[in-house]
Amino acid sequence: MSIAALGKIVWVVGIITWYFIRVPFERRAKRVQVVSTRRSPVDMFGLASGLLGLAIIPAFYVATGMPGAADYSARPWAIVLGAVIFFFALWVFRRTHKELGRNWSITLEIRDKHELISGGPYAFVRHPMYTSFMLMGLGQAFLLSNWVAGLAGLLGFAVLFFLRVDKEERMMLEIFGPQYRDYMQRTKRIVPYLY
Ligand SMILES: C[S@@+](CC[C@H](N)C(=O)[O-])C[C@H]1O[C@@H](n2cnc3c(N)ncnc32)[C@H](O)[C@@H]1O
Repeated sequence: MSIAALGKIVWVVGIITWYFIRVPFERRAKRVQVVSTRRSPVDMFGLASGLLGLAIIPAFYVATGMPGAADYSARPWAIVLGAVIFFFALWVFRRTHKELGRNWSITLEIRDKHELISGGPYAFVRHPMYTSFMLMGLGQAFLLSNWVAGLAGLLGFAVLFFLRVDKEERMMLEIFGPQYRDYMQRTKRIVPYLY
């Protein structure tokens, strides 16, 4: 088996794992009432960009090998590094879901009896789930030795994140007021101590 094929297999295993982590929380979210929503066409566009870059474009590449013209030769160290980053991202992703629990939504929504979570991964950064998406995108860039499919994840993450983060923080400030303001003062957004 070639090194490039190994990278594709690791990515497929990772994305299937991602799906099985997410499904139970989506089911549970359907049972908790939404009391306020900021769902908008812009946010849906951001979500679609994330899905396209982190799932659809790489899946298309793995299935068809296209665009082959953007391939470059795979390096064993890159596959190992990509696998470590991707599976660390999945661990963070799972931790954030467990910590958010019934407060989780796929978009900008406030649930019935919504609580502000500031423990577990939320003690380090305000948006650890987005940190996990960024790390997945980074892992994908090392695992898939193709300029388009490899970099699509980071691009999709960036569109989702920058279209959403200000609106999400404004919504949390409106709902939780000084509690969220204090939380903002002690945490960074997605990279501990940096940003
Ligand atoms: C897709 S989740 C992402 C949560 C967070 N931005 C992150 O990256 O971990 C988005 C929803 O989570 C909720 N949320 C975000 N931060 C939260 C927090 N610290 N505590 C409770 N709910 C939060 C909001 O209702 C938002 O609509």
